[in-house]
Amino acid sequence: MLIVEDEYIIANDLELILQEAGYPVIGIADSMTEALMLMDQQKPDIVLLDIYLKGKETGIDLAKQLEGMGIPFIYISANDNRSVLEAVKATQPIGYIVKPFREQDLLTVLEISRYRYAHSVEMKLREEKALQIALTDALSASGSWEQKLLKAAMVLQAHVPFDFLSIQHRKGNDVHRFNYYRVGFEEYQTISLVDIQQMTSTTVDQLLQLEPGPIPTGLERYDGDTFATFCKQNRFVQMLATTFRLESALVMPLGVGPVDTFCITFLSRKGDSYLSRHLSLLERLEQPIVLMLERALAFDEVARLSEQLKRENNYLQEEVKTLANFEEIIGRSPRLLRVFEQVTQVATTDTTVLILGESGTGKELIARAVHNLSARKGKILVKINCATLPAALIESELFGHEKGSFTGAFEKRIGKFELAHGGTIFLDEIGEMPLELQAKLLRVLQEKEIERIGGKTPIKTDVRIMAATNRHLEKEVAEGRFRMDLYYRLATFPILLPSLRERPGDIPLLAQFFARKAARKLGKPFRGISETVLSELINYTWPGNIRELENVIEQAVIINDGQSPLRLGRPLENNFFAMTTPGPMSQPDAGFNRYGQPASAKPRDMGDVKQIQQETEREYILAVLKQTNGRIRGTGGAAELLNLKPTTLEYRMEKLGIRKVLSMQSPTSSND
Ligand SMILES: Nc1ncnc2c1ncn2[C@@H]1O[C@H](COP(=O)(O)OP(=O)(O)OP(=O)(O)O)[C@@H](O)[C@H]1O
Repeated sequence: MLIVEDEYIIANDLELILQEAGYPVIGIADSMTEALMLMDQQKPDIVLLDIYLKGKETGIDLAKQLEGMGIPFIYISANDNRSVLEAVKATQPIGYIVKPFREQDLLTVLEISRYRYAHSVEMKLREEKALQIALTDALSASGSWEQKLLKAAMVLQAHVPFDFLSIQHRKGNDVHRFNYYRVGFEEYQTISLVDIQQMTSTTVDQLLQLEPGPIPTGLERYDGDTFATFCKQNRFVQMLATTFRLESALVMPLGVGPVDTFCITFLSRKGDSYLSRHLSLLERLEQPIVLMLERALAFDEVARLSEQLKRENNYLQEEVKTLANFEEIIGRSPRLLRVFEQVTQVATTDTTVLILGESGTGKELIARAVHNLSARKGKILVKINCATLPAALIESELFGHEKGSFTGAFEKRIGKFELAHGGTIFLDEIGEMPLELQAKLLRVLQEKEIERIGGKTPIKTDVRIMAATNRHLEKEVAEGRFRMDLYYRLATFPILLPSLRERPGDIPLLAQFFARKAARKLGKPFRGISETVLSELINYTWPGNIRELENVIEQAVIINDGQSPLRLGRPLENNFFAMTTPGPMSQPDAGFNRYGQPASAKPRDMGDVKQIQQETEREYILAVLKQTNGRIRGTGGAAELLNLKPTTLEYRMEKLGIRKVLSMQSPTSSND
């Protein structure tokens, strides 16, 4: 026991009584200074404390320190006025003995206080355990961080009171603030920056620019003058203090993992809210809270990664469906070898690549080769066709949107740029991108960050960009359809793919390659391509380039009997347009027309493309029917030649308006 009493006789009396009753006394102090000195040498279990002492500090001042040190104390004092008693109560003594006292009363109070203290310590330990469990539950609950932290704040309120709680989460350069204003017993209002902006008539930009101020290195409490200084250093807190009439603060900085920091600021309207016991409770909770936050962040990361994996997986499944035919790039012509050289040079850098070339020259194949040779090959390559997406959807497709950002945006959606994080994005048909979106793409290229539609903060992205077009981009720029600044950004490293007619030497190789591939697919033997057919292929101008060659060969394999070399389904006729406009990029927006129709018949929209497809198919089926003399079923019938089920062929014929005739002397005339 330590006795702190300035009246010598009473102090002596106390010592005698205590020693006789078996309580060892470590010393008697008559002032706060002396008491602290004695406690420095030996820590007492209990302090008996008078209110008025020698010197200017009172027993109440000493009590505040004892509370911080976790040493229980009992006041021994003459009855005093109400305000002193209020202050005494606030220090949470374990007992109070009124002077003058009888020996028996003193010992009884001492006995009861000790028992109750021991009990309360046990209770406190249990309470703290329960508090830790409740905090863990709050932080591991599902929901947003805003909801989790609010739950945690509600749990803490009973132990560390606040009128306003501000939590700052910093991860590298990203800072998020969560603000909760207590409006009722168990009622809290989440205060967003926009709310603060309205309450304080500041702009969001001004708010974002407010210096967060220095964060203390450990737990710190601010009241009176220290709170004023804290506000001066921390303009955000100052604004909160003025708006919500706050007078004291308790700040708890937490380093979580290698990059995350949390700073929890409890703020109160009362000037003396935060006591040593709040500090020591938070000190004890610090490690458990760090662990809880670490776990919550790890769960978040796992959820994010598995979501990303799910998205990548869906995307890849789609990719496999559309690109199962990709095997290798065929060709040995010097023009193509030059392209390979460029691909190797640029692949290992993060430079933006612009691939130019007529339709069907293999631009996508080259984009894939660049990606596969780059350090990003382990990550995803996301392809976007700017021509096939409706203009209204491109922005959301590329950048994503927040829930409710426009009519129909029922769910948050991640854009292709976010999906491609760490990998490559391939913007095919970039020449078709609407002008307003070009400005946004330019921003991504310059700032390396994107903004979801309806989003408030930009998101950093690490994506390599590749683009391709069959348009004359310079012409598009000159005519005001393409932004010049974007063009120069994209064209950092242009790769120009030669048209097929510029590398006729590759035609036999490609033809053999496609023939083998088609034969494998159709399960037919391949008996080679005759010299006549090869020279016909070489002499054709291939306006549709490799894609057209692939189609022509596939058709030839379909009608081939598997015994003789390939024959073409129909003669290849060079049309006027293709023959008079040779050279790369020479037909900027023309579709190919292998039927020698005038250029005005080129497809303008998907309807046209469908019609041409149907005409081709119809013509093709008619040619096969002619060959089988109208016979559909059985060995050597059209269905077998076309590798289709007879019922499927009949269905297709009906769709295409080809009437079944028993003997097809003139199949075309049957329905014309
Ligand atoms: N050198 C090559 N070797 C083998 N196949 C090729 C080669 N070049 C292109 N192809 C094939 O030709 C077809 C068309 O190629 P791709 O889609 O890459 O052309 P593109 O220039 O991107 O066409 P578009 O401009 O119409 O989008 C694909 O099936 C592709 O696999």
